[in-house]
Amino acid sequence: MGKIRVGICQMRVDLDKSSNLKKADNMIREAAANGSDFVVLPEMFNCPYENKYFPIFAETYSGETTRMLSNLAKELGIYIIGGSIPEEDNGSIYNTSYSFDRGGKLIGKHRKMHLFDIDVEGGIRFKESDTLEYGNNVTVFDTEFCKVGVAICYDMRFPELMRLMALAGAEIIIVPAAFNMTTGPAHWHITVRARALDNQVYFIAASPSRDLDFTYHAYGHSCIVSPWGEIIKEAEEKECILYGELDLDVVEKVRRELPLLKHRRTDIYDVYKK
Ligand SMILES: O=C(O)CCC(=O)C(=O)O
Repeated sequence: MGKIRVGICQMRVDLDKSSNLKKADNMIREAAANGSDFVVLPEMFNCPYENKYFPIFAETYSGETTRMLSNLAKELGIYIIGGSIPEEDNGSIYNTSYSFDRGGKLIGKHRKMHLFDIDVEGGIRFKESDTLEYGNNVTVFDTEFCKVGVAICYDMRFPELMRLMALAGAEIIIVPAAFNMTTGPAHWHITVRARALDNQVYFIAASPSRDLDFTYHAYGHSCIVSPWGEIIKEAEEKECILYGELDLDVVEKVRRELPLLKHRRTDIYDVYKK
């Protein structure tokens, strides 16, 4: 199995949807021109990460943004893991990630399952559930390389969800995310490394770049972590495309040498299941 080339677009998101789409279009084209098989966008790449904007920027499927992603995937012959956008469905709004194959076909749709409702003293307060609804499905889909799992930002803090994706066969987990300047420095690296290591997968985390003019200051530091738990590529906080190569033989090697998934004591765990 050959290498999989990945391009993560750590883009700056601003207040104007059409300029966000233009920016995404340019960066996707550049990542494709540089040979990426998978191009990955960050969480809420067409909309500022603030509750008040989610209903205003929301689209029903298929809308302007998803049509653009599907068309680009087909035109450029690449997989696009389309970060996330606010999705409107039946009067509810979801934080949703759409993925497209090389023919522009929708192959994955993940609605964020764990909403970011937190209040850290002296740090950050955010309540996504003021505007967003919970998604209820684990998202793993087939590609020509392997199965890929997709979740969104706060979802990555829940080892149960990541484990379900690994058990469903995911060898790569991709998480569009936007940690902040309170939780990013404290928890970003340890979380991405732990989830890669727990599940012996390549773990790809894609953030927007940091913009101190907004109320929400994204941490940046998009990265690719190996199944051994090593960060093999990492961006700083500025806008950029981060490139990396994944080798599925490494997933097989790590799982063979250190068979964590096989050594699980499900006979005992099941006794404690509620
Ligand atoms: O978990 C965190 O610290 C950040 C989560 C977040 O920003 C999000 O889910 O959008």
